[in-house]
Formats: sequence, structure tokens, C-alpha cells
Amino acid sequence: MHKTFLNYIGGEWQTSKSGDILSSYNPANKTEVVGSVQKSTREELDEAAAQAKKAQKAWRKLAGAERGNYLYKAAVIMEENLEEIATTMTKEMGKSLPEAKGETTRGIQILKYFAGEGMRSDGDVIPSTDPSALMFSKRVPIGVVGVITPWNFPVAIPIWKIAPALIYGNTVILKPASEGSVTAAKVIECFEKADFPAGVVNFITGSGSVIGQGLAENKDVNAVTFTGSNNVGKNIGNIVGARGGKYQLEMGGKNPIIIAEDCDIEAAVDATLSGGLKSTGQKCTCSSRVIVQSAIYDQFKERLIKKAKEITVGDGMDASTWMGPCANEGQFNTVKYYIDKGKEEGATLALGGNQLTEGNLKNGYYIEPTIFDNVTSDMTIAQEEIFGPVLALMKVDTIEDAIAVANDVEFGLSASIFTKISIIY
Ligand SMILES: NC(=O)C1=CN([C@@H]2O[C@H](COP(=O)(O)OP(=O)(O)OC[C@H]3O[C@@H](n4cnc5c(N)ncnc54)[C@H](O)[C@@H]3O)[C@@H](O)[C@H]2O)C=CC1
Ligand SMILES: O=C(O)CCC(=O)C(=O)O
Repeated sequence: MHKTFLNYIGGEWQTSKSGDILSSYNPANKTEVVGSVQKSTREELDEAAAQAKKAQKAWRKLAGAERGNYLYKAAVIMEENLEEIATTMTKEMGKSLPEAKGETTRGIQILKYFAGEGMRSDGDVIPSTDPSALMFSKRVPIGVVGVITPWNFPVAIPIWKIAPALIYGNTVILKPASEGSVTAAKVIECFEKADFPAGVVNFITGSGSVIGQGLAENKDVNAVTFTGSNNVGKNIGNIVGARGGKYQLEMGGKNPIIIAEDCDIEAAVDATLSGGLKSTGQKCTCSSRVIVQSAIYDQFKERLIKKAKEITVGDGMDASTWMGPCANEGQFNTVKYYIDKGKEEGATLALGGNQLTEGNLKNGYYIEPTIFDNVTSDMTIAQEEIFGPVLALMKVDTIEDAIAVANDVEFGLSASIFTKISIIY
């Protein structure tokens, strides 16, 4: 029997009046419910904002070190629950258990880092031309911070938004993606056990269009931090900006990895597979455009395909799995759409491209590691974020050409290069 996780508002776990729930399914086994959360109402969000606003008055007055103690305590409790949180993550969104443990550890380290921030400098003294003046800057809290997060890093992303907000004296309301909310609820349980004052950390689940949009619109929410898709992010920025709030958006990527002709090919192949296909390619930092110099193109491609064929795809809970399923049905359909688009637009399918259905794989959203050859910059698969296990190989002659292709995209997020030479601009 699976559990339904409640909202955590004003220091209490609260049942939504809506009576509706959202169930989270295991993408490795579509019929398995990992847990459920509530489809909350706008009124409940407004209550969370009011509680966070009230709690902020006392929270901001604590010494940074004291706030840090709460963060450190939450980190220690998370450490005790690492195995359970990571297992829930793997079951809820499919990434392999070692990756899920790595992400949970990253969350714990971020909490500890920001706990220490409570004792670091929070301003500067600035020289003045007036000898009698003391000029200084000091970081002060904004107020209530709304935190809207995606499903691909259901532990690390909420924490890297919540921890800095809290340490500087803000209170927070977390609205996780539905497909990652059971994992996020388990993180919030750690914050509860760390005994944060009521209303400092709040958690509310529900649809993006009601609760996410509500956070953007609510005037008691002084700032919103978001990670997710471009369209939703831009909409949030417009709404929060129009009412004078602050916002921070981290959205998509279409990241290049340049393979220069002098590189260590084995190292470059390993990095291309890990950067492009780990987490099933569902990272905004995923390196999906592989730009290779013509002198080594065939050699690199052959090694890449050979190694990609060795990738074990399966349930992230199996120790032998290197790559898990797509995180949900929507993402699975998106990936299939882009694979079809690549074929239609004339790219050559060099590896994969199919759903995997052998044995237990038929119960999940599995797609083969996929490599397209002969991709050009004008193709959709070279321009749009796929968020799946699909690499696009692009051939160039010179490093200058490689850099031009790398820049020929509307996104700017991460980039990598494999070479032995130093490139100076
Ligand atoms: N930058 C990144 O790390 C991420 C990028 N994506 C990209 O976005 C695509 C779609 O993924 P989705 O899960 O559908 O992303 P999404 O942008 O719809 O969801 C992200 C978060 O925003 C919330 N949200 C949805 N509609 C909202 C609205 N109108 N107002 C406020 N909040 C709202 C969602 O509930 C979730 O918590 C992916 O295929 C991928 O390309 C998705 C997740 C993370
Ligand atoms: O690659 C990472 O560690 C972070 C990726 C990220 O922020 C994202 O995918 O949203």
C-alpha cells in the first residue's frame, strides 16, 4: 500500500480540501505506484504564503550561525536517510541508484556548505572619500521565496534553491514537479525532523498551472526561483517581474561537446557517453551536440558506437544498469518525436532509435542509446532540447568551424572541449 504525502504548511502536515491526489508511477514499471501527493488548491497555497511571511519576521532576526545549525541538522538527518531517499528517487524518476545516491549526497553537501555560509562575510566595507563616513554593503533577505522545481534532480535542485534562501533569512515554499514530489516530500521530512521554526520551510504539491502559477502571482511571495522548461520559465518571469518581484530562471540547454583532432579519443568517447547519456540525457547540462573534427571523425564515431552498444539499459535499481528509462510517459513520447524528426530531416541513424521491449523492459519507458550521424546545424535535433538518450554527431574541419557550430544555437548553458591545445580568445 503506497502512502499519500501531505502538504507541509506552517509546521504541520496538512490535508488538501480538494480531495484529489496525483500518483507517481515508476517509469521502470509503469503500473507500480511509488506514492501519491495531493492536488492542492490556490487557497492552500495562499495559506502557505501567509505562514511563510509570518515566520520570516523571527527567522531573519536569528544569527546566521543559528540558522546554519538548522541547515546542518537537516543535512545530518538526510545522511541518515540517504538510502531511502535515493531509492525513492530511482523508483520515482528512473535514474540509476548510484546516480541517485550521488545526487542525494550532493544535496547533503550543499546543505552543509550553506550552513557554513551563516558564519561567512555577508557584506563589504567600501572605501569612502569622506573620512568620517562608513560605507558598507550587507546582504539582507528578500522575504518569502517560492521554489518551483523539475523532476530530473528531485533532491539537488530543491536544496540548491532552498539552502541559500534560508541561510540569508528568507522563508521558503517548495512546489516540486509532480513526477518528483514523493522524493521531495522525503527531503522535507528531514527538514521537519530538524525542527525548523513553523512556517520557515513549507511544501505544497499540485499542478503547475495552479500552484506554480499561484506562486508566481502571490504578492506575499517576494521572489521565485524556477528550473524547468523555457516556456513555463518565461511565463513565470513575466508574471513575477510585472508585479515587481524578483525571479531566477534556469531553463533548457543544447550543449556542445567539441572533439578536437588532437584529443585523447578514449577519454573523449567516455565523456561523450557520460555527458550525453547519464540520467538518460535528462539534464539541462547534457552534452547532446557532439562536434567532431573531420580528421578523427570516423575513428571517433566507430569507438563511440562500439562503446554505446555496451551500455546496459534497465531498471535503475539493478546493479548492472548504466542507463535507466525516460522519467515519464510525456518525456518518452518527446524523445520518440525527436528521433522521428531526426530521421525525417535527413540525419542518419547510426545507433538505436527504438523503444526497448525485451523481457521486463516492456513495462517501462525505455529507449535505446541513440546516435545520429550527418547532423547539420539547421536540423531540429541540433537546435531543440530533447532531454533523452540521443546524441547528434556533427562533422567540422577546423576548430574555428567547431566553435561556430557550437555557438549556432539559441541556448547558452554548458559546453565542453576535448583537446590538448590551449585556446586563447
Ligand atoms: N532545465 C532543466 O533542468 C529542465 C528542463 N526541462 C525541459 O522541459 C521539458 C518539459 O518538462 P516539464 O516537466 O513539462 O517542465 P515544466 O517546465 O513544465 O515543469 C517544471 C516545473 O514547473 C511547474 N509548472 C508547470 N507549469 C507551470 C506554470 N504554468 N506556472 C508555474 N509553474 C509551472 C511544474 O509543475 C514543475 O514543477 C523537458 O522535456 C525539458 O526539455 C524539464 C525539466 C528540467
Ligand atoms: O548537471 C547538473 O549537475 C545540473 C543539471 C541541472 O541543473 C538540470 O538539469 O536542471
